[in-house]
Amino acid sequence: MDEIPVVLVTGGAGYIGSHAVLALVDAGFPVVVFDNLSTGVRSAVPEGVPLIEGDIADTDHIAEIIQGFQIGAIMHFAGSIVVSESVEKPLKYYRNNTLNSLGLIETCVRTGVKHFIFSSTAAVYGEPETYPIDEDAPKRPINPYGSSKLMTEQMLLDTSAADGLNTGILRYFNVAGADPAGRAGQNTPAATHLIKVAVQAALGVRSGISVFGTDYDTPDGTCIRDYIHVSDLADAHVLALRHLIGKGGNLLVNCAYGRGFTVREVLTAVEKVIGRPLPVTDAPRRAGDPPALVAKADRIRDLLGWKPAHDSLEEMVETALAWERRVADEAKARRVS
Ligand SMILES: NC(=O)c1ccc[n+]([C@@H]2O[C@H](COP(=O)([O-])OP(=O)(O)OC[C@H]3O[C@@H](n4cnc5c(N)ncnc54)[C@H](O)[C@@H]3O)[C@@H](O)[C@H]2O)c1
Ligand SMILES: O=c1ccn([C@@H]2O[C@H](COP(=O)(O)OP(=O)(O)O[C@H]3O[C@H](CO)[C@@H](O)[C@H](O)[C@H]3O)[C@@H](O)[C@H]2O)c(=O)[nH]1
Repeated sequence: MDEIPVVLVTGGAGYIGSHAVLALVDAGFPVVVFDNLSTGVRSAVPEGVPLIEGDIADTDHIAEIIQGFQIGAIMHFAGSIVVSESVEKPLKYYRNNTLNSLGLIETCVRTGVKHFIFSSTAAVYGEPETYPIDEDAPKRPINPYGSSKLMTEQMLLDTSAADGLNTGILRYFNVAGADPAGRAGQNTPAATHLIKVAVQAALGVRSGISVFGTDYDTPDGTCIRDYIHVSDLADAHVLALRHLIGKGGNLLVNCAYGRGFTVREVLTAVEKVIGRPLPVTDAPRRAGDPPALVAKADRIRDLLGWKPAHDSLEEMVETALAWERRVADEAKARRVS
């Protein structure tokens, strides 16, 4: 590889961004993190990696950092991520995910950044008519979160064509688990993700877990998702960056394993790992939830040579549980001292 750019990771103090930072550092890339710590935490950024606190809306600040650190590539994780909240507060999502991304992309073009990798989502597909969902399936988001991300995808593709910005659009399906070496995990206390909530319920951090919707047209009536381990996803980012450096152009891939689990199957897997039943309550459907999202996940393997190393539901649950135990133990130790 002839070029080793300095990588600016927006949202690098958050869940997926912090795992990508570890993967980049492990792969030998110099990294700078930019984060407003709205949901991310300082402790998620490894020692030796500069963390600059700021908001991506502040494009002058971003330009200063790009020039000061001679940034050659951006991985853009910063954003608002809760589907149901996007239904209640759509403009928050259009501002943070669309408008702020526009400013960031514009700043990259202005300052000559060459490579841009964007955290997109399966939510751009809405309620697909055919499964598994390939990258060319119709994009008809059913919630503002998905729409806010789809608009950013389009801005990137158009900018890539007009200005030569090498662009990687990574559509993540449901991200779960934690770094198997225990260096990072999902830190947001109010996180809404199924596996995170389930392991918190298993540890008594939450009083229980609700199953949102039991009358979907699926084998057991609950929603189906294609869960991907966060460390495999982080590795995909390094491969995507190498691809852009080597080949240029665009890259648009689903990030998933290509197989789905219902909510009940996930909860059964958690119960198996902890060896006892979870306090589960059936509840009404949650706004904005599509019944099933399962990817066709060949393109990422074909184009990037991506080989998942953590693709069992059990490992996702075990690593999430190990991380949650550690967070709970640390909180207990702080209360005692
Ligand atoms: N978690 C998933 O299952 C999932 C699936 C698909 C896509 N994504 C996308 O991946 C990205 C990362 O998600 P995550 O799960 O790590 O969420 P997260 O909330 O843990 O991380 C987001 C990070 O961005 C920061 N941030 C938010 N707005 C900012 C702003 N205006 N300026 C600076 N920093 C800001 C937050 O402080 C946080 O550290 C998001 O763009 C999300 O839409 C996540
Ligand atoms: O306490 C809970 C939490 C979730 N669910 C259900 O579990 C499934 C998965 O939900 P969740 O883990 O919250 O993820 P999603 O709403 O599918 O969204 C995630 O996955 C999307 C991609 O598929 C990303 O775009 C989003 O950012 C990310 O939050 C859904 O059917 C939920 O209704 C429950 O039943 N109970």
